[in-house]
Amino acid sequence: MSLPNHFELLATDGTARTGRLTTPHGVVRTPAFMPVGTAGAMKGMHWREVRDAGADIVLGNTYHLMLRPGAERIATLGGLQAFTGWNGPMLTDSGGFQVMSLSDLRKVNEKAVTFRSHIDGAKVELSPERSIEVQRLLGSDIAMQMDECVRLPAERSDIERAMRLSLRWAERSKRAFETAPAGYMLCGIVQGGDIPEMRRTSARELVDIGFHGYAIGGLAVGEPQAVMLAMIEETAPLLPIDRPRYLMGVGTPEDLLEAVSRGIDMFDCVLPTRNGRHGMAFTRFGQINLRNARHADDPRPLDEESEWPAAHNISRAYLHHLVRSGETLGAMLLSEINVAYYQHLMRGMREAISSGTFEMFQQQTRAGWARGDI
Ligand SMILES: CNc1nc2cc3nc[nH]c(=O)c3cc2[nH]1
Repeated sequence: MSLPNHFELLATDGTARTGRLTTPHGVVRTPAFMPVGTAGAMKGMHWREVRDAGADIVLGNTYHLMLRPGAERIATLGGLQAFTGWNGPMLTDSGGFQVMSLSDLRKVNEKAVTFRSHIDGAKVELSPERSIEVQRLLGSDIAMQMDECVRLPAERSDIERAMRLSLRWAERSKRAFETAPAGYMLCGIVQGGDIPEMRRTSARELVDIGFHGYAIGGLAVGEPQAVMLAMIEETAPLLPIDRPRYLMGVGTPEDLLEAVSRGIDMFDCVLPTRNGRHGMAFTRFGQINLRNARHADDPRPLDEESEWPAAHNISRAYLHHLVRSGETLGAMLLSEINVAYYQHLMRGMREAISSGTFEMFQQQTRAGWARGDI
């Protein structure tokens, strides 16, 4: 049974697309990058800065929020937007991926994933039904089906097992989601590892089940970029052209440019904030490591032409000093600079696709990265 479509495709340029996704908490301009607010906060940033940087939507992690402060508590406090103060759209993942990467003593069977909380060791069972219930309690605008993501490289048998389990969990997630109010969305997740025929099977059966949008999962899990891009090329054409496509956990600015050119609309990644906390800046000239001694006496800002204040009115010398001194302000400034760079890159792509100049935009952007920092 097909679900209502809240996505409007505005323009295409080759296989790149730009559109608008309407959610209960606002409109998301695509291609869109979702900064990751793991436990209901954007590490090192105020929501005001996230919004000013241009982000329409942020991601929250079901795994973290259900363990602390708890889904029922957030629901009682009015849901994620009221609880956190971020008043825009939020996407939550199902929790399954974090269970596999963060908890121990975890077990996967047909019914659910069971694990011990990394916070207090409590035993927790996360089924597709409970994952959907948690995401509904959080009030997220876009929920994800419960799936099983296999890290690569992996045995064919393991990839197939996880892909077929994820399809059965897709059915159960959709049934559990049926009571959600109009406007709230559920995405299916394509699995299939690095095996084209598994990707095709997963995509086709997922579309038969029918979702508001489709995520491509099981990537950015250790495979080379070429394999990731090949799997996108295998999968994206099998997804409905008029519904959003979300590549989970991706990625670097280079990944974003390549994936948008292959038809991806939405992304999430911890890199802008995580690398910012480690002294790395994303710029038009590529990544700059502010720990490097070469910045100690450099009075120049990171990028005179950036519209983001901290990128054009703070010296590299000062950023270097803050990073070397372990000052919290260093992590804060680089986090906002990086989130703003990612958002400006997405805006540039949206504008280029709308004006039919995406190919030139790609070339100019790559040339800036290749030029490097001088
Ligand atoms: C950082 N890389 C990455 N983050 C991911 C999150 C995911 N969630 C659910 N399902 C996935 O397949 C999945 C894959 C992912 N890869």
